[in-house]
Amino acid sequence: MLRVAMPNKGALAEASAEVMREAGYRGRRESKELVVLDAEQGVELFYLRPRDIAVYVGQGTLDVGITGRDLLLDSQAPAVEVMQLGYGGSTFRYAARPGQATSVAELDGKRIATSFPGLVRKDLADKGIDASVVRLDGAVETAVTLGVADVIADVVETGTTLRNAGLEVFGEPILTSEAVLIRPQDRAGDTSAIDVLVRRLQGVLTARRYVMMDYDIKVELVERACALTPGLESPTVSPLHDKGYVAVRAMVPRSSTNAVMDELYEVGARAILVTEIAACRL
Ligand SMILES: Nc1ncnc2c1ncn2[C@@H]1O[C@H](COP(=O)(O)OP(=O)(O)OP(=O)(O)O)[C@@H](O)[C@H]1O
Ligand SMILES: O=P(O)(O)OC[C@H]1O[C@H](OP(=O)(O)OP(=O)(O)O)[C@H](O)[C@@H]1O
Ligand SMILES: [Mg+2]
Repeated sequence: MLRVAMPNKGALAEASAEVMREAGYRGRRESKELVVLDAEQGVELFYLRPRDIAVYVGQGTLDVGITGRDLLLDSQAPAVEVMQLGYGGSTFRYAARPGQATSVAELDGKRIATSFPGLVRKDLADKGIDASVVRLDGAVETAVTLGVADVIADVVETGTTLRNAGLEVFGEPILTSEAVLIRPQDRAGDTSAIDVLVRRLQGVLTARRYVMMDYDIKVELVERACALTPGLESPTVSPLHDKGYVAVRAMVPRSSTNAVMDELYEVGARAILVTEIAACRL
């Protein structure tokens, strides 16, 4: 039985439940459920605080887990990333009142409020800066207003919270984060169950990232058209009843769907159809 740690609440919870559901696993029916057994798929899902997930996985109590890269690094638990999951994106940054600090080098002697003391202490040590870290549970932006800190280090997604607190980022991002699948650093034994989970999750991400494109084109133009739709390995080219034409089928990145259709049309392709990929295994 593969034991999986899932975020029980917070910014990553819903998207993580969805990616696992799309990968064919059972989820919880209501948010108070702590453990869900999916015996058919051979997994047991444990719903835990995202901040604690790296601790459980690092100890090897659970086989894999979904958490944020920032939370994984902050925990300093002996766990490592297996794959990036493409959602829950954020940066981790220093911020202060405008004009109060323009570079990280100016942080010597300052008080820095954060919910990620592990990350911040490491960054300061790496840069040889001697500052004091004030650990808070959340809403750290307000610490500057209330005079508890001079600077904050926090998760920034849209920047709205910072703006509302009258703060501005400075310096380079400490980290770029997203949701990741993690496993214990020193993993021994059979990994086949993790490999299946990873392949399923990769299938979900690919199905989200790509669409299927079909079109008809004159035989003499097929090479030019295929250059626009190379697919993952190679496009499928099938004969049509009219010998002068072929049908082409290839996966195309979702983000370039319309641009590729425009270019194909210019080259001479017609009956260009786009369909969703419900699931795939590469
Ligand atoms: N807008 C966002 N706000 C907070 N965390 C975000 C955001 N976008 C992505 N994340 C990521 O979500 C994780 C934070 O998870 P967490 O459960 O702490 O969420 P939360 O919304 O801060 O919940 P809570 O504050 O109730 O504990 C981090 O990995 C962080 O990078
Ligand atoms: O850049 P934004 O889109 O505004 O998002 C970032 C904010 O969201 C998070 O706070 P959260 O809502 O989790 O509250 P918390 O500070 O209590 O954790 C994070 O700590 C920032 O404050
Ligand atoms: Mg939070």
